[in-house]
Amino acid sequence: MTSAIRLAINGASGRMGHALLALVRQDRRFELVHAVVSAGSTHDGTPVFGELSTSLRYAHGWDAAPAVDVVVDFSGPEGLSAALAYCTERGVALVTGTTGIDEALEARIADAEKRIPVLRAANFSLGVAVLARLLREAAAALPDWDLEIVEAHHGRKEDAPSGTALALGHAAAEARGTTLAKDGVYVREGRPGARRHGSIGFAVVRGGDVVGEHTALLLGQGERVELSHRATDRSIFARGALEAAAWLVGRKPGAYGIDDMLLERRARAVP
Ligand SMILES: NC(=O)C1=CN([C@@H]2O[C@H](COP(=O)(O)OP(=O)(O)OC[C@H]3O[C@@H](n4cnc5c(N)ncnc54)[C@H](OP(=O)(O)O)[C@@H]3O)[C@@H](O)[C@H]2O)C=CC1
Ligand SMILES: O=C(O)C1=N[C@H](C(=O)O)C[C@H](O)C1
Repeated sequence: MTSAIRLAINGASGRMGHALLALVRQDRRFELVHAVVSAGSTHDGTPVFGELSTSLRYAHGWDAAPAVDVVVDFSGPEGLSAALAYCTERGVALVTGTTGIDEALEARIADAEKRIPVLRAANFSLGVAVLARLLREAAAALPDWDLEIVEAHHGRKEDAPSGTALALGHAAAEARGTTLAKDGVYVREGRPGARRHGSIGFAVVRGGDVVGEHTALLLGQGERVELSHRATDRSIFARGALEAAAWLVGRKPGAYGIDDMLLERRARAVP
């Protein structure tokens, strides 16, 4: 029997952290060896699975981390920054779902990808991976239709538009031979004037306990196409991230996405 994959979860006490812990507990492929929270977290030093279970405790940072094969990160830009430093220094694979990343951190991730395998996805659900492909096709097939992306999330989400909305926007822009830097519109207020042809608009809803909803609207004259995904349970993201972690361990350094894993699996399944 091969030994279990030594896993660290970065952001282990959060909404995604809890979804991951619930799955990891029952998944024999993994041994959870480190569970990271922020410095000053109320969880720091407390038992991850309760007093009666294993002795693993939440820890702030990476100084006390034992040997790790892969880090799964859902923490936030600051947490990701620290995990990136740890993974690069130790040659550890990194799976990250953190969104709201600025240009400086993007550059550091790109640099790290030369040294370690990094798998990133703004959304780890299978449904959104398929939605992105459908949107690419629709955006290219209906090049003159107006395109708007609407997303809704719980009220505690810190970044906007969501990473998924931006990823969908990038996919659609690429399919139309343009970029979001050129055609993305993020704010409409006062009298913005008539819609600029070819622009890709974003609208954001925040409130309650919405897990994550994304709709791409392709608006024509007298008709429209709506492509929607609604997540109702965070375990879909957690499951996708753990599949990615198992897939990523042992790969050569580089930038990987969820499609790399899905397409490889599909190719293997086809005789
Ligand atoms: N790609 C995807 O499929 C998905 C991505 N996300 C993204 O994942 C991220 C986290 O989301 P969510 O779980 O809702 O957020 P939460 O706020 O619920 O959790 C954040 C977690 O990160 C920890 N944390 C905060 N700062 C640091 C730090 N500097 N170092 C280490 N740990 C830290 C927090 O610890 P504590 O509070 O105890 O200090 C907490 O455990 C967001 O960027 C979100 O957009 C979310 C869902 C799906
Ligand atoms: O913060 C969240 O909750 C989510 N964030 C991701 C995003 O920004 O797209 C994915 C998912 O929609 C949930």
